[in-house]
Amino acid sequence: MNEKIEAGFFTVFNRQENILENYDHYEERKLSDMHRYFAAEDIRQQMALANNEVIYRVYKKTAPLIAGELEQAVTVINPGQVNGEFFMTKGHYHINEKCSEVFFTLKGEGLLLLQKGQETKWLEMKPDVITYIPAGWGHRTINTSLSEPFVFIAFWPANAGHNYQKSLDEPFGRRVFFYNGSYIVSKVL
Ligand SMILES: O=P(O)(O)OC[C@H]1O[C@H](O)[C@H](O)[C@@H](O)[C@@H]1O
Ligand SMILES: [Fe+2]
Repeated sequence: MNEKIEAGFFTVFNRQENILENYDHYEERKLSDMHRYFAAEDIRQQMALANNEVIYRVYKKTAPLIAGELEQAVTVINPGQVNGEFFMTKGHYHINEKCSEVFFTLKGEGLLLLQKGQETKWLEMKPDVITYIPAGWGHRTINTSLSEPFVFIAFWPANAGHNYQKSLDEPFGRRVFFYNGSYIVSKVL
């Protein structure tokens, strides 16, 4: 698929089912797929062996992976915690560091964590809030609700590429835990 898209099209967010209708690529991440991502790696492992819950699902509408095209995906992060640390995405950097990304929050509440070098920033996300991820920044989303799924749609350049290794080698400087009925963004020492 190296030809640009020639025909206009539309997708639909189905808010009953929390899916992107017309998606053509699906990914899910269970506890067993999240090796080394949570602070309590031992507890994650136990939970993966016990019930191996789905942490998040991604419904993507793909595009040819060339400059000028855009991809989009609805991400649904389930509520839950690993030893008090809220369920979250793996997080990634773009292989093409010139590529930025936009998230539009559809349902629930969460945080967008941004990382560049030693610098960590975060933004609250809730319905109708649109967050912008500047080029060059690693990004991870976290569901801070105790009971509701956190759902957002992302749009990014099709030539961005996902670099997961970098988010393991240069991990996010903050982690988000349940604290006092809400959340706390705690520094990773
Ligand atoms: O790729 P992850 O860090 O696991 O995050 C899950 C997904 O979140 C958003 O929808 C991103 O834009 C997708 O590109 C990403 O795949
Ligand atoms: Fe991205």
